[in-house]
Amino acid sequence: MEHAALTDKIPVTVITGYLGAGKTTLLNRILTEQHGRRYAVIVNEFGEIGIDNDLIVGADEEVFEMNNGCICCTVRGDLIRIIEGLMRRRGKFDAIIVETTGLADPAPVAQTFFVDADVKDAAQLDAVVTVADAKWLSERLKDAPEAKTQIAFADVVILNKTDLVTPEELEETEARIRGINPYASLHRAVKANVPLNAVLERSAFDLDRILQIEPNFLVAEEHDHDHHHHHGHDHECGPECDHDHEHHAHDHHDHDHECGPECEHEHHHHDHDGHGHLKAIHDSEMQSISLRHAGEVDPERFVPWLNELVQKEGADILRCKGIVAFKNEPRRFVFQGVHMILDGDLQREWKDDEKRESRLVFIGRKLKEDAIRKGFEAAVS
Ligand SMILES: Nc1nc2c(ncn2[C@@H]2O[C@H](COP(=O)(O)OP(=O)(O)OP(=O)(O)O)[C@@H](O)[C@H]2O)c(=O)[nH]1
Repeated sequence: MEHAALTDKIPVTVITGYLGAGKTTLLNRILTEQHGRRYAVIVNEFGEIGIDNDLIVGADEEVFEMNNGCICCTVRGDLIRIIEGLMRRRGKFDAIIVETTGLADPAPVAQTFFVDADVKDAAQLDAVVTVADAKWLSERLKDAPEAKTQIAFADVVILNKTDLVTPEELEETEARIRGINPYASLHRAVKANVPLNAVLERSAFDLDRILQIEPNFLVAEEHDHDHHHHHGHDHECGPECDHDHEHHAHDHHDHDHECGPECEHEHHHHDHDGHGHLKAIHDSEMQSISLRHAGEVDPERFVPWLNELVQKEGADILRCKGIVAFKNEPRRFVFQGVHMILDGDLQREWKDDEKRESRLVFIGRKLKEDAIRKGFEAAVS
């Protein structure tokens, strides 16, 4: 079979995206295409979906804060019960798709797959797929924090409705997406017409691909071309600008002054000459950090560092992922996390021709990059 299962856990795809971006269009495409797979679909809004499929289940909003008192960790009771119910019908479907409502934060959905023991035994988060509206995403990134969170969260971004924008607008929107999340694979689409294997059942190889991307290979986008689509929005500066933006009044960063997407200062991104390099527009709020260590790592030092980091900074870390080479361990340690919740395993063995190195990425809001890098270097040295 094409998708040889690595585990017998049911893969779960979470589809997210802002209101009207095209989630239902994508779902319909998945369910009507001839792929020989059977999907159970969970929708967390009451079902106006016109699909004749007895495995579509509606979910009520029911979100629990976890009893460790952490505000950024929540699980969904409704989802747990639905998945448990589906497991009793195992054999009737091959994979699960969860469609979230437009404003949903994907974190509680994703966390449910890491935290609840029964769900974790039965199912495995395969990918978060974010559908974005090519016409409106840039605007929503300015005024809707959920839209940005959904991009930051994504393993796969489908930039839908490309028929409604010019090639220049499309490039700019893509650069904004990459500035927030360089690791997601990005597909342009009209009516969500993406190859389904770009969206479904991807995890086994995705982590490797993701971790090969160096955000430094992205080129900062110039920002002095004509913005005819600026509907009178004010100039937006980054957190360190001296203007009086009270919602940006953080001063805990000690790196250079960083401006928002519209500033005309020269940014400090590496000035690659660009063959095949992708453009990225730096986001003043959400960033990603990529860490790499050539050689093996002592788990006695690495694991406590990682745990402590996500405990301390988890509220700001939306996602983290990594593949780690432990000393005296023939298998690769693979982890991923959502806010403070981490899940890691020793997986397959390193291959003979594979370089034993450790690669990690973090995506989040206002990450303390210098401190995280120093901590990592100290933990792996
Ligand atoms: N022009 C254009 N319209 C599209 C495209 N994809 C979807 N639409 C239309 O956009 C509207 C919203 O699409 P949906 O798939 O319902 O979006 P959604 O994200 O499920 O919306 P909510 O469930 O309300 O959050 C529908 O009228 C679609 O027909 C596209 O690529 N181009």
